[in-house]
Amino acid sequence: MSAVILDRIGKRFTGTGAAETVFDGFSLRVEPGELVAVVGASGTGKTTLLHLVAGLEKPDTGTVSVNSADRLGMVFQQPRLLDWVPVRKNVELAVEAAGLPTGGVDEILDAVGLLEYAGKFPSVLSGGQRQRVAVARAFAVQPALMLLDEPFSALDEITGRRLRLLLQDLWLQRPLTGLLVTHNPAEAALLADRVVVLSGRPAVLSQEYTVDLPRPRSPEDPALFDVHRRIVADLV
Ligand SMILES: Nc1ncnc2c1ncn2[C@@H]1O[C@H](COP(=O)(O)OP(=O)(O)OP(=O)(O)O)[C@@H](O)[C@H]1O
Repeated sequence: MSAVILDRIGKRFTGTGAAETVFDGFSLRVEPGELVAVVGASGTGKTTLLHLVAGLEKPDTGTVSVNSADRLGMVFQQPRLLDWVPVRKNVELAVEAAGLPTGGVDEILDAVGLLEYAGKFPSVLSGGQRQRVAVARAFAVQPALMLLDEPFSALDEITGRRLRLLLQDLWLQRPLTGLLVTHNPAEAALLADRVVVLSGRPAVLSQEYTVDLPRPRSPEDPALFDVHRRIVADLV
């Protein structure tokens, strides 16, 4: 049984301008334990796809089936922390909302290198540290499915690189099923088991790459660069 099944979905937005048919008969499956990266030009429907999986949007036609949809971990481009509560409490609140005991929160804060900041307010943290809290919060709810929407694209290159490697480490220690939306072909190649390329309007799955390289992976691995290069060629 697949962890996520999008089966011939249609999705049309009737907003301010002309109606937008973002999906028309679009299908995608994510298998248990698989991390699928979704890349594609701006406006192709990547975030809409994540919203459909998260249940934040409903398809007009077709079906979205998510195994254990009740336990989602989500990381967005912005950390979306509660600025008026300390770091540890930010994570604890999410854990409590998921109905879990908060005993493991310090362990995950330690894993993201922020245990010493547990009692501090998010406002004293750097952008990269705040995003680490967001990553810790997402893992702390022990999600059945992790949804990542451009999680590192608001960070500078070096901080983004560190966080990608951190995510890879966390994923190795706590294997999950996930969908990663990214503009960054190198990030997709580094982190994903499979990269799907969306293009066109309505969006179609125009290419698909299986990244069959052992982990931990290094951003310097020439084999990864080869995948990266092929994805870039699809996007330009
Ligand atoms: N709630 C909405 N109401 C109206 N139109 C929407 C809505 N959400 C998305 N759209 C439209 O659907 C299309 C796909 O948007 P979406 O955000 O999914 O694309 P994307 O691939 O994630 O883009 P980007 O890479 O720029 O974030 C866009 O044309 C957008 O304007």
